Amino acid sequence: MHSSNKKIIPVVAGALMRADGAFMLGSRPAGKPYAGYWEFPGGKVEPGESLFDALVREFSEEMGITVTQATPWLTRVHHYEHASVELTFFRIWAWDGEPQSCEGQAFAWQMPGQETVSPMLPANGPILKSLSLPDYCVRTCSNPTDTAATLAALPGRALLLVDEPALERHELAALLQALAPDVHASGGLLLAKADPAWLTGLPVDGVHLSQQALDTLTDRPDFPWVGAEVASLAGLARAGALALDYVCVALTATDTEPAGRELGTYLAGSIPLPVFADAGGAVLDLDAARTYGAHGVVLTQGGMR
Ligand SMILES: Nc1nc2c([nH]c(=O)n2[C@H]2C[C@H](O)[C@@H](COP(=O)(O)OP(=O)(O)OP(=O)(O)O)O2)c(=O)[nH]1
Ligand SMILES: [Mg+2]
Repeated sequence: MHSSNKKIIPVVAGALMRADGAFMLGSRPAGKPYAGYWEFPGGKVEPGESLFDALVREFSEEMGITVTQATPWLTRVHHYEHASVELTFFRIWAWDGEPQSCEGQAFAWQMPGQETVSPMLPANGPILKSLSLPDYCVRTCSNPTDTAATLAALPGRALLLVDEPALERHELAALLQALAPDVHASGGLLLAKADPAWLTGLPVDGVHLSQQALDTLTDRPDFPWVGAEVASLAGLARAGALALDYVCVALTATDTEPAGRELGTYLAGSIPLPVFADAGGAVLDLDAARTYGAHGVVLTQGGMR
């Protein structure tokens, strides 16, 4: 297929994140490969330039704005006919100035999961899907029969991960059925840690794989959303190879090292899929986790497991 020594061109791209959840796409100007396709604004990293500096330069050149706050998010390699690129996507939380079209390109604010422009650059499908993943993964592990309390404690739109190994299957099925209407009404996602074959037919959006399931599966289970528990770099690589939608990375904090720093070690190598940082019962706030490259954080209901 592709020879491994083919030159890979580093590229940065950024999603401007508006307070109402909208993000911006731009159309590629005439004269470039894939002209007219929609992309996240950005471009090639220049020799000697840091990824962040390249992002700031590209947004200044293409849109006339100054990026003031951005966090690294996902990295993917894609092989086009014209080039092989390593794309590092940032999310941009703050900027100075009003976006303007400096290269004659069109721009559009889009809502995650409800994009209206097309066609999209071929490498970007999974990235767009990742943008619609909530900020919080809420893991249930206490008093699972109290569904009202479970739902009341959700921080707005969330991925609710039902992780209840002590329940009998009929109890778990009843719990999922009770939770589904409200989770879906809030725009959230309902996933369960369970056998994928057994889950089929229940009102869930997907399955969350245990480390053991991740190690033994050879194909991605057939659900809209599939995530996994990961506690090693090998697990992270497997999740990427199975094209999962997210991972929860278990972190440990010590007296001298915050959990976030351990996360930074995981993510220092580029990773293609969104990470929820799971510091157990310890607190790792969303902003700190994002600084280290996480997508979001795991909140454990009922405290420590
Ligand atoms: N900017 C951007 N590029 C992307 C995205 N997805 C994706 O596959 N790419 C690819 C397309 C191109 O092969 C490459 C970006 O190169 P580019 O041609 O836009 O680079 P540039 O803005 O520096 O333009 P130029 O100065 O070289 O003309 O990355 C994306 O979302 N944004
Ligand atoms: Mg560009």
